[in-house]
Amino acid sequence: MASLKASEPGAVDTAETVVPASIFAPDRAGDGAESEEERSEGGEEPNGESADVLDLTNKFLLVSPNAKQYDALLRHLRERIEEGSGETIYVIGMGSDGGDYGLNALDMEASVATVHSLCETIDADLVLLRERPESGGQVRDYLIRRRVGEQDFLEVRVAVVGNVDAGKSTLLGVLTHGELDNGRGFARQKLFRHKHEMESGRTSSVGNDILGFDQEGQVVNKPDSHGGSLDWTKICEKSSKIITFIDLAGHEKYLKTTVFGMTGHLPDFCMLMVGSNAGIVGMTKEHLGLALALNVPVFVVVTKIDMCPANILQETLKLLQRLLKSPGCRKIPVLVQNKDDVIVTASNFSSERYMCPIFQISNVTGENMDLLKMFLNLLSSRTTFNTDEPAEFQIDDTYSVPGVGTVVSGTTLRGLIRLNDMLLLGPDPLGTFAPIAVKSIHRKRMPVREVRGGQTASFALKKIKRSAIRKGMVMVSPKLQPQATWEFEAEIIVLHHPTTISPRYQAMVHCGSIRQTATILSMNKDCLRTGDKAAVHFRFIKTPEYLHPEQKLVFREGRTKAVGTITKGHFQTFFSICPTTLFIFVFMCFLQLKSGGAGRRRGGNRHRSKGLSVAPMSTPVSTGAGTA
Ligand SMILES: Nc1nc2c(ncn2[C@@H]2O[C@H](COP(=O)(O)OP(=O)(O)OP(=O)(O)O)[C@@H](O)[C@H]2O)c(=O)[nH]1
Repeated sequence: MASLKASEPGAVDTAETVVPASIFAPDRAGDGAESEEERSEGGEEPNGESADVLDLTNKFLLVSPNAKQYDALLRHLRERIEEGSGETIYVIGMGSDGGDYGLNALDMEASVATVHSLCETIDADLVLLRERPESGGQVRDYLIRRRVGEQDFLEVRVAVVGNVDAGKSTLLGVLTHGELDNGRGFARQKLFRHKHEMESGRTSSVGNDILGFDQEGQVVNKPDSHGGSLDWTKICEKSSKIITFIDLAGHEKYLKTTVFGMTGHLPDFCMLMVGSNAGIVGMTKEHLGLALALNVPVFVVVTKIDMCPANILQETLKLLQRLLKSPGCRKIPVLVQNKDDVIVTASNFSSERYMCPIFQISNVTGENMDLLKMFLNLLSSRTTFNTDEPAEFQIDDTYSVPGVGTVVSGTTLRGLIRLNDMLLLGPDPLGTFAPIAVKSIHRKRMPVREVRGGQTASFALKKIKRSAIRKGMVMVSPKLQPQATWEFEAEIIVLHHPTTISPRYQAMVHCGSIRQTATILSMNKDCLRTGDKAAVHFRFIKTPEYLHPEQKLVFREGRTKAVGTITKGHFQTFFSICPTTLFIFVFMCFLQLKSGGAGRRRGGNRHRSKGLSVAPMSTPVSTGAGTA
């Protein structure tokens, strides 16, 4: 069955309510052909340079720029590539010079040569995405992507959410393994990680799958012909861009894991999957609400269009666009039907917060899969990177690897981390940060020498036991002089609660990769009900954490949920340590003394006891301690 087009007679409701992608394309500047003389009118040079201003939007500027214009174009392109985290979509033949869009063949050739030369200067590649006729000639859209070495690639993280059976794991199986599904769970088998997942057909953990694109935008994933598994290193070597899918569980039972995936794995985008036959059911709204609350741009993939009757598909699309346009979402649904729509939606998706592209696909017939792949290749990371910022890395998992030792995985939030760098790891239960050396770094299972802001990585750490590290800890540059906090203030809004929330209420706080129960100490209202907003003072119950103002948080207990933003942290003093922790600390010191150095026989303990005794409790570890 073909997907519904907005213009099809059967899709009347959709056509009326779903906006065509073209509304996001740049406005036409005006009509009417122009002559060479008209172009130069008003003292302006033919190629767009007025006496004192360089108009970089003039379509003729690229035809034969002088040295000054060339430099300005180069600066402008560099900025755009910076903003797009290594890539940008560049349109040739369109400009705000008041004339028609499009260039004749000669001007186009000259303009493309200029852009080629610009790209060579900044070490980037130019790939033609589309060519279209306009009244003034041809217009071309190019993807310009910074060249990366074999060891490097651009990285975009996409969280995959949606109700159980929406086809999440199946789509990821089809995309990453290149084989269509049989409608009975064939494609998803390759992704399940646990035996119980194989048996029940349900995802229960946060899974990572990668999809690599080469410079030309072609998928590079090639599963091995025997086991069907993917060789991540090969994919990374051949790719200029890697999409990491964070496959999250659809079942309500695993909501805690899903929330952790959305907050802790720092997705750039959220792919909300909806089964066309089932519609907006179960956890769909919950997952959409979560993405919106965390400010993650959402696109929707409607699956199973091969088995869905036309009227049901229409109904699902109608309800979907109603939901997206509702006051709680305030999105503009855009039905993606062809390559033009893909280019327009992908190039505006990060900046146009209100846009929500909708794809209709089949994992069984592969219909529209090419559009979805093209869209994924054009998405660029939302995290911009700045080398000057001190490094910050948040830990979302820990491992003990035989022969290697303790390994932590997570996301580099900012800055640059190099092999053998000395960072501060913490906070431990006492709120201190201990110096730690980075022994080796892996990106997508591939050894690398450094990682930058926005990239996920795993680090092998020296002289530390896995048990001393927990999810939510950070590794930061000593320059930051990190401080842990037991208490913090946040502006929150209650999305759903059956009764009222008042002081002393406890629930799980998810913030980045932090997941810990916190108590409400006080708030600026007596009690909170669904829909209420308040300024709330929280306190963690177990350990202090490393927090930033402006961080998003989810406060959750079962389906009860509040979301908000941290406004202030209360930094720890000796007296703010909870009595239980203090007792554990004294008890541990006592054991250490009594055993006369039993721990010293094991490297990890030796390090830990050293860390605890040298680091002051209420003050940050100094830069000197970190770099010594
Ligand atoms: N006919 C058809 N069947 C599909 C399609 N996509 C998925 N399926 C089938 O739908 C069933 C559920 O798919 P899953 O991928 O397990 O769904 P899920 O959303 O990952 O479910 P959870 O992991 O439990 O959250 C499987 O039997 C798939 O074979 C499709 O496009 N067409």
